[in-house]
Amino acid sequence: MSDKKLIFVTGNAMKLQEVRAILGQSGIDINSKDLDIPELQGSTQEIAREKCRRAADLLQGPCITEDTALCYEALNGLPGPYIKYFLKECGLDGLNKILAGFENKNAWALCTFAYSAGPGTEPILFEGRTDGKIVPARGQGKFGWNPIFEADGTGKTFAEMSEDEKNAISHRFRALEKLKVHLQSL
Ligand SMILES: O=c1nc[nH]c2c1ncn2[C@H]1C[C@H](O)[C@@H](COP(=O)(O)OP(=O)(O)OP(=O)(O)O)O1
Ligand SMILES: [Mg+2]
Repeated sequence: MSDKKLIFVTGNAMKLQEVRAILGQSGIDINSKDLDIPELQGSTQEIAREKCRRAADLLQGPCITEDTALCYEALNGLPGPYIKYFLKECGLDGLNKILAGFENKNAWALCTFAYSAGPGTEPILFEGRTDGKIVPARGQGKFGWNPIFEADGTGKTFAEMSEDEKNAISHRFRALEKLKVHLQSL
């Protein structure tokens, strides 16, 4: 595995940057490819599996894909995998206002990596979760919903953290810890 680059199918440059930073010295080298893969509606796991299957079919080879969900406790886990479109249409302010009628501002960030060994194989999922709450935007708004997610026990939003601080506790870091073990066993 070490001399072969694995393809991470994503259109998101920030995801790629964090994945490379977290994998750091592990010897796992990632190349990326931006393919337009339809993302179905359903559970985070169904969406993740189907996206990876389609990416492997298009690439005709092994690959990883990643889906990020932002789940509100008061909404039983929604917007969840649909957060990209909620963020685009409602903005950070709207993502706060959605919770105006609820006292419960708890939320969790969920990262799901899917690994496919190639077309015709069933993707394997690796999930990581970070708990926190939804707050009015604070910090540098360079990446998605970072400014409105305050991670439990830190007093900081992801946007107020350095890259290293976020990458030590993030949903993505926790999912990659599991993916890493799997890749190193191949
Ligand atoms: O750690 C994060 N901190 C803040 N925001 C984040 C994070 N990770 C993803 N995000 C945003 C990007 C997108 O608005 C949505 C996930 O949507 P999602 O479909 O998984 O990402 P995407 O379409 O940008 O990239 P891809 O080509 O890999 O599907 O949440
Ligand atoms: Mg996407």
